[in-house]
Amino acid sequence: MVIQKICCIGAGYVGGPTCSVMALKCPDIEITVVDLSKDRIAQWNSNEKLPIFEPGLMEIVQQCRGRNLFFSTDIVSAIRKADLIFISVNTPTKTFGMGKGRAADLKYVEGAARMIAENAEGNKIVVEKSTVPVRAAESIMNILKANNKPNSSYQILSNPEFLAEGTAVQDLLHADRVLIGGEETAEGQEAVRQLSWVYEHWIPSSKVVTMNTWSSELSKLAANAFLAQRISSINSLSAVCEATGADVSEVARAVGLDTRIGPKFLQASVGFGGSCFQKDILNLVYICECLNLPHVAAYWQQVIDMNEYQKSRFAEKVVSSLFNTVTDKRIAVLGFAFKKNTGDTRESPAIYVSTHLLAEGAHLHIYDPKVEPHQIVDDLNSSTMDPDIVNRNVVIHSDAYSATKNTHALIVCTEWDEFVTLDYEKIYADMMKPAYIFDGRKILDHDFLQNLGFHVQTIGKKMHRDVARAWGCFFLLVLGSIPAVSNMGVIHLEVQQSPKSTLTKSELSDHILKWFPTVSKTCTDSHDLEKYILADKVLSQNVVRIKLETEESKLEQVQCHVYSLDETGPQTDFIEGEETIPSATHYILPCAELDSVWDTLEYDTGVKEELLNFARTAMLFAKHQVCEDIIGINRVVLLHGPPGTGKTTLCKALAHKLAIRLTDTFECGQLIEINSHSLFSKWFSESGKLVMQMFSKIRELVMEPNYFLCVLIDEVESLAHARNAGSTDAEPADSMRVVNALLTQIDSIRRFPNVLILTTSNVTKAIDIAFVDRADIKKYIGLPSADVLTKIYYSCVQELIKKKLIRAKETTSGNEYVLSKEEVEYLEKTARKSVGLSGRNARKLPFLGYAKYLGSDYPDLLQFLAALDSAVNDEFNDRKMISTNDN
Ligand SMILES: NC(=O)c1ccc[n+]([C@@H]2O[C@H](COP(=O)([O-])OP(=O)(O)OC[C@H]3O[C@@H](n4cnc5c(N)ncnc54)[C@H](O)[C@@H]3O)[C@@H](O)[C@H]2O)c1
Ligand SMILES: O=c1ccn([C@@H]2O[C@H](COP(=O)(O)OP(=O)(O)O[C@H]3O[C@H](CO)[C@@H](O)[C@H](O)[C@H]3O)[C@@H](O)[C@H]2O)c(=O)[nH]1
Repeated sequence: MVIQKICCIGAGYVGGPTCSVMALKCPDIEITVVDLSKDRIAQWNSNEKLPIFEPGLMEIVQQCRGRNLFFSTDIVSAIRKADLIFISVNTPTKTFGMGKGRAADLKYVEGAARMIAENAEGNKIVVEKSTVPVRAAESIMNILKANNKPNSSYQILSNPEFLAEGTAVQDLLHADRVLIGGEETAEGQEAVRQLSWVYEHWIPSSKVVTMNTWSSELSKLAANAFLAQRISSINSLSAVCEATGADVSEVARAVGLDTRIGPKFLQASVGFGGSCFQKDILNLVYICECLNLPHVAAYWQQVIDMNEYQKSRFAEKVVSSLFNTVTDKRIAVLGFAFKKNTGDTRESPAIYVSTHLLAEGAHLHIYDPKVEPHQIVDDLNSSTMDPDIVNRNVVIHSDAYSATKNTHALIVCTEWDEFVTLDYEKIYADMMKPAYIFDGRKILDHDFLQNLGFHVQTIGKKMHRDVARAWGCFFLLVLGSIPAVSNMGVIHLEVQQSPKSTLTKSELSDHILKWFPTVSKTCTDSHDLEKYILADKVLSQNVVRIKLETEESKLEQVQCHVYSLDETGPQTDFIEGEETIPSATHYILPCAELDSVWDTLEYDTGVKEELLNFARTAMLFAKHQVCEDIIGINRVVLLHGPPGTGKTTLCKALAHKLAIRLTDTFECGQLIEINSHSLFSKWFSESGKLVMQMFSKIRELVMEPNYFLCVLIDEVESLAHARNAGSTDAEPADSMRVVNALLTQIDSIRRFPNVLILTTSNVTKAIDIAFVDRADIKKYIGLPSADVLTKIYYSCVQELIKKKLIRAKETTSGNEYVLSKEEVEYLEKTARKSVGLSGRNARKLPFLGYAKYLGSDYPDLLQFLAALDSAVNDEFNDRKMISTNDN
């Protein structure tokens, strides 16, 4: 038999293009494509628009249609006259019954088989083109045989299709291989030869691969599983890249250069979509489960699970980047098809992302060059299950510019070429600020977009990576190569606004957030930063300085804290008792007095950061009104340890720092430093009352919710004296009254969300246990280690060089003098020798050494280090003398 007439049942994405190319290449064969859907067939017969969009397809259809290519709804006569019948109907995942959600639904295949059985006469070759489970051919044969007419016979072949949408014509013209599976009987092999002959009209015979039917069926599922597995593999690594600073495109390139692996299908994305991958893998999983192969089933299931994870990760990234809420925000979705060059939306990740955002209350503005508006609406309706939401919150646009206008964010869901060449300058100008882009396909020029001012997020690449590296370096310079700075996390820009500035804080912050990404690429030290500030007209007029800090965290973002310094200085508060008593020192924060203190405090790694994080988290919980009966938090800190270790200074600096970091939440900060000693009246019984009076003043301040208040109780032991310790210099009853008053007052103000109570003590044991219990953090601040002493001396050296009191060689980096190896060793030796001194002592010794051992003329650094070393020796000798005399 020579095949002269072919019928294809199913005029969809496979049947249409396959038969069109076959008709083009086999002019000697008449091909009729049939379908139950009248509309579809009408569209295939139209000259305006085919039912599917495929580049190059219209030209082929127009060339062959009416010649040897026909589209018809007359299924019966097409079956009757055909020598060979393709079954190319849909095989979706079952939505009910056994295998629901996983098994392939073969009802359309069965329907087609029954039509053939009812209508065919003579010898027919029936070809499974649809993707089917292994041994589906057997079921088709059973149907055909059960309904066999006396004069008819069949051969069943498996001929799975490997075309991908968007490139279907090219894939069909230049297929990597054509797979034909048939029975090993003589008739079966003859049928295989017949079909091979058809393909060999344009496919080299070496690429027409034949095998047994079951292998052919399984190979189709296997090919899709392998392809999807590669995407899930690279997508899984994209998450690792985002968390580490690696770039998934670089990783994919490196991996793909291995010829054993190859470069294709390693493009990380928002997740794979399309009508095949998920359905075919689920089908494979189901088959494995039915064959009692649970390990194999679990292995392939993971490919799907990873894809779900990738889609949800991306959608959540959008929400978290937009300050954790998209409610009532306008978001443009560019691209709705599951990939470019197709209008198909089946399993498109855009549906998932859009549904997620709609559930969060976003308003979506969607544009896709090829997807019909009604299709988008249908997809969202069936996904959200609430047409009201779609009616109210979705607008479909006919171009990208109108879709993005006035939106807060733009999401690229499909990699359409036209999205790469859009005028992003115009788009940026028309969007709300700050404007966000989420590139789910990694097709855009991210540096360019950042330069325009966009906040950019993408897959598998941590944005601002260069920034973090550069500023890690900046910190090493400023802090003398001591602290380890993570290159992940939040970048804090602390911006001191000039008193002359006329901008609002948010105007200045917006400007800096646009300016910073560009500058951060080239600027590597503090010296440079000043240059950049001066070079920017707005900043040079409105900013005194910008300080930059990184903080380890999972998120990476730039936060801008604009503040002005209070220059009026602290004031003393008085309370009236038997006499007028100076009860507290009152600072408005941030203030000039405390401005540089935080940086000069040196502790072992993590102490300052831990306190800052504690305080910030405590304020965050308070702001969100976390119930304190469920999560116990008092916002009380106790720093204890030997005198001279900087506990009080640390508390003040912390209050100042918090006031800067909390500028978004509070208008300004205040620090009340309670003078504990003065509250101890010589009429001791008065003390309880004084405490009450003091706190009633504090309560007035706390009532102003826009102000953040730190209450510092220094040497708290003098107030919170252990009730059971007994007092030698006062009546125990009085002592108890003071403690009770203090505890009651602390309890009454700590409930306010804008208050933080900082306390210090040199003698922890003497503090009332009820007070110690109230402190959330009880931090021991001990004498400095050799490392910390090195940092202290290092900062002294830098200060004296800067103020031209000691001479150093010219080698500088930024504003810092870089010590030679010999100088560092000397400094470290002196620091080791100084262990046992407090920070306060250590900071005095450079002065004492200078005064005692150096003349007035400009000594060099080594001379100074020798003087410092001698001063350390003197200090220990003096201490020995004192303790000897004491004895
Ligand atoms: N879409 C792809 O890229 C692709 C690629 C390779 C393989 N496949 C596989 O090919 C098969 C078809 O996929 P598709 O994307 O072309 O599906 P599709 O839904 O686009 O087309 C299937 C067509 O079959 C028609 N149909 C169903 N039952 C019929 C019947 N009894 N008689 C006549 N017409 C009937 C439907 O009306 C529909 O038009 C599926 O098994 C699929 O897994 C698809
Ligand atoms: O590196 C890549 C490659 C693809 N995708 C995505 O994967 C999905 C599927 O893409 P593709 O395979 O190109 O399109 P399909 O039309 O679904 O084609 C697949 O499914 C068909 C149906 O079985 C098979 O015939 C094809 O061989 C097989 O590639 C799309 O969402 C793509 O965006 C990626 O995310 N990264």
